[in-house]
Amino acid sequence: MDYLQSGLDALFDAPGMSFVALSPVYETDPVGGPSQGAFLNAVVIAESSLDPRTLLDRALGVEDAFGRVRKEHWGPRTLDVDIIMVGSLMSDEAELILPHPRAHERAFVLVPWAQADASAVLPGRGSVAALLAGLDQSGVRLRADLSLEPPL
Ligand SMILES: Nc1ncnc2c1ncn2[C@@H]1O[C@H](COP(=O)(O)OP(=O)(O)OP(=O)(O)O)[C@@H](O)[C@H]1O
Ligand SMILES: Nc1nc2c(c(=O)[nH]1)N=C(CO)CN2
Repeated sequence: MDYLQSGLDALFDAPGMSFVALSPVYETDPVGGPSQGAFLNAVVIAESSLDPRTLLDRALGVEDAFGRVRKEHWGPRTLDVDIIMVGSLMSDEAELILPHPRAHERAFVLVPWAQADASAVLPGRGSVAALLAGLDQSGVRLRADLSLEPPL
């Protein structure tokens, strides 16, 4: 949980990022990868003047700074920052695919996102509420006892 708050603060601790909204924290069953414990997932919405590659570098830098240690694909890690979408941008460059290629099928992304923005739309896929209606959400549990503070 400390990694989530520290990562969130670090993401906004530089020019060009302005906070819009934050979801609650969810405990989520791991999707894919080796057998591992539950994840904590949350979604933050920002306005940014950074170009998307700079934003990605910022996200990867924050992962490094908070000691992401990972040996296996989709295996345990301390912090993972994914960019779900940037406005209506579409990109299929391997380094930055937009929107995120698996976001539409991930309840651990869409459940918190819908809480941060009830009218969220995933470009090319439709409304988050409609996507969620077709997904099993049983592996996504609200952790009302945990919450993130908006970044300063
Ligand atoms: N939308 C995106 N958000 C974050 N990283 C992305 C995105 N599109 C491509 N990447 C690339 O993916 C790499 C991270 O891959 P990694 O194997 O860590 O994915 P992951 O976060 O574990 O899994 P997943 O992509 O399924 O969420 C980054 O180095 C980055 O260049
Ligand atoms: N529950 C859950 N499962 C995952 C997650 C995640 O954030 N939460 N991230 C993954 C790769 O980024 C793969 N699987």
